[in-house]
Amino acid sequence: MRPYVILNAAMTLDGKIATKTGSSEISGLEDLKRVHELRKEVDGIMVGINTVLMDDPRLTVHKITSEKLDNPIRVVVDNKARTPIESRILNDDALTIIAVSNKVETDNIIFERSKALSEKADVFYSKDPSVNLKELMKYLYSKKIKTLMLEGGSTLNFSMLRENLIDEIRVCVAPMVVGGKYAKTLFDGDGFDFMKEAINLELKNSYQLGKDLVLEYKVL
Ligand SMILES: NC(=O)c1ccc[n+]([C@@H]2O[C@H](COP(=O)([O-])OP(=O)(O)OC[C@H]3O[C@@H](n4cnc5c(N)ncnc54)[C@H](O)[C@@H]3O)[C@@H](O)[C@H]2O)c1
Ligand SMILES: Nc1nc(=O)c(N)c(NC[C@H](O)[C@H](O)[C@H](O)COP(=O)(O)O)[nH]1
Repeated sequence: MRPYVILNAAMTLDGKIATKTGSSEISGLEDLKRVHELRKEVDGIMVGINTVLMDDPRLTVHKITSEKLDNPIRVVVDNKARTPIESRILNDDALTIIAVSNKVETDNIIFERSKALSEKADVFYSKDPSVNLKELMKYLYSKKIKTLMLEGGSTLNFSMLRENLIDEIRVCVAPMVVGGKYAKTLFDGDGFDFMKEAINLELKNSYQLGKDLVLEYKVL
């Protein structure tokens, strides 16, 4: 058993979720409120380590009225235990799970960092050199995470998609264009070679929210 996974992101019309420098304020105020309503509904919220390093996110419900109890469990996919100990994701507002890879077994620095993180978070040790996402999903389900919001970035989004672990995609398309071949897109990673390998989606809903357009897809 695994959580029901909803990928939520904001992108520019040209599919970028950040510029080449990592700047990523894309959603309008109305969309941010929608995101926080969703954070309030789900049991868990997951990001990749680069998102933590770039944005220092809290991943809590803070743009709408809420209580501490509304905060989902935060999950970071972090092979080498690089989550900074002072990062906001480790604050007392919610529980945090850091998923590290089996590199902790062979690298003393990574081992020491994971030990330090275990004082502030629940550390999940994967059996593989890059966190095994299927295994992690099973673990999260065992921690009572029945619904999980995936909040990026591009690399983790693609890995989750490739492993068939995403059930829904909700994307805010902002009326902006930034370009740049080094700017992160909604899904990066290695990508597929042929169109016939594409993951197919079904558009379930679409609406305008302030300046933005929200598209909601079911993954087929
Ligand atoms: N606009 C948005 O909605 C939005 C949302 C989130 C992040 N972002 C932006 O995305 C950028 C970060 O994206 P990114 O692609 O560099 O990093 P990411 O956040 O996807 O983190 C990727 C890292 O996670 C680790 N990882 C461990 N196991 C993995 C696995 N099995 N599969 C994949 N990754 C694994 C690896 O170290 C990998 O490099 C930031 O600039 C951030 O601002 C934008
Ligand atoms: N929906 C959405 N619109 C955006 O314009 C944007 N940049 C993100 N980015 C998601 C990412 O996970 C961010 O790091 C957190 O949104 C940081 O903010 P918090 O302190 O967690 O609220 N998400």
